[in-house]
Amino acid sequence: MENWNPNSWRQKPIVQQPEYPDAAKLTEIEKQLNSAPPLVFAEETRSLYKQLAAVCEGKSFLLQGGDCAESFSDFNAANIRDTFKTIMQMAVVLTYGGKCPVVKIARMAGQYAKPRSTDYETIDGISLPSYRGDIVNNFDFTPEARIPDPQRLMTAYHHSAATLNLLRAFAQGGLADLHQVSRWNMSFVAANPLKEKYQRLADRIQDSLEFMEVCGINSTNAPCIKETDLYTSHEALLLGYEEALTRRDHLSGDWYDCSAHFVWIGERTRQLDHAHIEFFKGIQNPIGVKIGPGMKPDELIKLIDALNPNNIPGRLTLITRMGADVLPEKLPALVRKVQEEGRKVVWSSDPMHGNTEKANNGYKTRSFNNILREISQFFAVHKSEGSYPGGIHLEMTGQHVTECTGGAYGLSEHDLAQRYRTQCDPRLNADQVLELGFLVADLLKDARNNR
Ligand SMILES: O=C[C@H](O)[C@H](O)COP(=O)(O)O
Ligand SMILES: C=C(OP(=O)(O)O)C(=O)O
Repeated sequence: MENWNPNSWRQKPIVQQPEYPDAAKLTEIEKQLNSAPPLVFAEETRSLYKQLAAVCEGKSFLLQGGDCAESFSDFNAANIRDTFKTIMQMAVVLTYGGKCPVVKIARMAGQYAKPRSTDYETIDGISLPSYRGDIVNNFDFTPEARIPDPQRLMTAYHHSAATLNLLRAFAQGGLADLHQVSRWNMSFVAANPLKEKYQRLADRIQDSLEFMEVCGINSTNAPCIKETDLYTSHEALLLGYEEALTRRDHLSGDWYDCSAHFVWIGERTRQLDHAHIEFFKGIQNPIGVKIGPGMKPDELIKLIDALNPNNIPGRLTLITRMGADVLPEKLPALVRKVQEEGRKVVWSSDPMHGNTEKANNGYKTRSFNNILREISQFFAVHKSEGSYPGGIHLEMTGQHVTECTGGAYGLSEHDLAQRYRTQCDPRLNADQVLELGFLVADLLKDARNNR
């Protein structure tokens, strides 16, 4: 792309960036990151691109999920394993129930930066700069903790590298083996009312594998039985970090942001003439952009044309996050316009960010019912507009947290205090993800039958 380079975004207006008191240290750390190895390889990114092109054509379904904000303190193998298993469990329910291949992208190995609604947080009359994710500052509510520290960019890079290393090992080294499906249940999920439904599904998969084995199809001649592709993603919010990890691929000559396979632009930073759009124009990764209820059809076409001028399927995923009450009113006009103009995009539903509410006891929460309602309405709108509901984007964890209300266990506002661990937004726990998986599989099956 002419006149583009990894730092051309620096000439544009930008929002949601930390103000580092030590600018020299920031420059030094960005330099170090620029000479550190890339986290992902361009060829892997191109494979994801092709898989997303298949989603765009209605042949697969996208499951993107993981932490709202990864944290340095929760960085350990058990957490990574449990979120991995939860993603795999939902993917297998969707694949089997929805009769559809599932493209899996984790919100992991780099999801450390958070945009905020306000620059300051006030508790008991004391105002301090907002927490902006562990890559920027510390969650503790003290003036020192909230000072942006460039060293955290380097820590986030190393944590991302180690997380990715383990995810790759899990995906390729046996944990994703379909023979293990029944073992993906976490011990607490074993008490889930849906446990038996999941076990029946696992048994049917086991029977199918045995039948295939008899027919000569096994994990040696069909490696997809024992391994999977799991890609990584995060909101590319801190452009200094993203620029430092952007590299020219020696095979194609193209620029790739090698901090993750897939990166997205948040709802708060997608202004057409701003820095984030400029940066994303030049990288060849598959990319996403969040679409809130304020988006207008003409503006959406301009956004699509800025980010995917050649209209290539798989390049651009529109992640709608409108809120269950608003979506039926706002989404149809956007989908209609995109269809009329012939733009090729993946439509994905983020049912989390438009459904955040404050519980009476002060906790930031989301209700399972509203999350499910937004997804159901997303499917309904695409059905009536004749377009394909390509995926879902969830804030979720494999940990046994109590952050979202509802679900089969009927978590109430009163229960939120038990294990409320998130550093920013409320996540679905493993039980709620499994339950949602079965419900979305039915919607997906119906959507595919309709096509
Ligand atoms: O996860 C997304 C945003 O960072 C988050 O919703 C912002 O939360 P806030 O409104 O509490 O700042
Ligand atoms: C900040 C996020 O979402 P949005 O930009 O949609 O608010 C997010 O997904 O973490």
